[in-house]
Amino acid sequence: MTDQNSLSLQQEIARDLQVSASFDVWQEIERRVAFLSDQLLSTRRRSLVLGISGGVDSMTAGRLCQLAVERVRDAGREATFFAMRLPYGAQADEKDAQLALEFIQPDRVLTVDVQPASDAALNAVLASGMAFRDALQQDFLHGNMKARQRMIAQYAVAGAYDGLVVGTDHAAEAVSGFFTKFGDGAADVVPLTGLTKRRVRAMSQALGAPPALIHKAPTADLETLNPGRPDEEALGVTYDDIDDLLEGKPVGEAAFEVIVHRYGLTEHKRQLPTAPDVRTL
Ligand SMILES: Nc1ncnc2c1ncn2[C@@H]1O[C@H](COP(=O)(O)OP(=O)(O)OC[C@H]2O[C@@H]([n+]3cccc(C(=O)O)c3)[C@H](O)[C@@H]2O)[C@@H](O)[C@H]1O
Ligand SMILES: Nc1ncnc2c1ncn2[C@@H]1O[C@H](COP(=O)(O)OP(=O)(O)OP(=O)(O)O)[C@@H](O)[C@H]1O
Ligand SMILES: [Mg+2]
Repeated sequence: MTDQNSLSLQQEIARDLQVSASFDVWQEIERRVAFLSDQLLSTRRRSLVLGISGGVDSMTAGRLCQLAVERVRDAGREATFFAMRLPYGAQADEKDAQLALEFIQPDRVLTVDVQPASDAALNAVLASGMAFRDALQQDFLHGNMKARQRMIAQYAVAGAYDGLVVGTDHAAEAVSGFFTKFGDGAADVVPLTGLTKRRVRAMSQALGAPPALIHKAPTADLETLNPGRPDEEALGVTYDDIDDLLEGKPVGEAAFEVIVHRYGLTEHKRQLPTAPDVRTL
């Protein structure tokens, strides 16, 4: 690919994922708090629901949620933020999740262990007689089941309290489709849209989050056989490379190829389900 083609592809991806050319941390915080409070008002829903893992994305989005419900209450309307702990059994970095909650100061904390449901779902699927390729594949797909059980728990709470489920997807995950389709990818509102990972970190720093969590290595932490596996190891590129590509900065050829390849393979994850054009069937 010529340099000119690479550059225009880089610009097209940034446009598609709504990454802005400039970034003002306080303006972004204000815009996104306003977005969440406007969504509560315009949909006439009265709560926000979000899983808090101990990672920087949910810590940042969680604080934005709490600020948004407080703003709605100041305007005289009812609004509650439900922060959900959704461990799979005992979570190794539970202390980080508790630290994130201390920083967020959510109205309510609800804890649901997704292990029994995730394991029951796996065992029921195995009982059908289907077979996974090997133990690694089974563990990987069981990981996606855990993410989908989290989605089920959050939608149950949103249903019970007239809520909106908040997702933490942002441009640095969207570009590589690094989320579980209909798992953590399923949400009603996605306030971090268009942000790179370093911009999420900058926002959480401005909000006063604990530095250890801001700079913690990102992990999906879904695989039992490979607990806490760093995202960057799974992806084969660094978030700095991803962010540079999205922010229009120079990126090494190898990283550029990996990201663009993943971007193409995962287009279906950024769209609604593929449907036929029934007028031309
Ligand atoms: N071309 C196509 N058109 C339409 N649909 C297509 C498709 N190709 C696959 N599919 C469907 O998509 C499915 C694969 O997608 P999916 O089920 O999501 O599975 P997949 O993308 O294979 O795995 C999810 C990845 O996201 C990572 N993740 C998950 C959750 C959280 C985080 C995090 O950062 O915290 C990361 C996880 O570690 C894993 O690497 C296929 O089984 C198939 O049903
Ligand atoms: N153990 C968990 N408890 C509660 N929610 C979780 C848990 N694991 C994942 N989630 C939810 O799934 C989302 C996607 O996970 P992801 O790993 O991308 O974000 P994160 O953990 O907040 O940050 P990072 O990407 O830096 O690890 C989280 O933001 C959170 O809302
Ligand atoms: Mg994480």
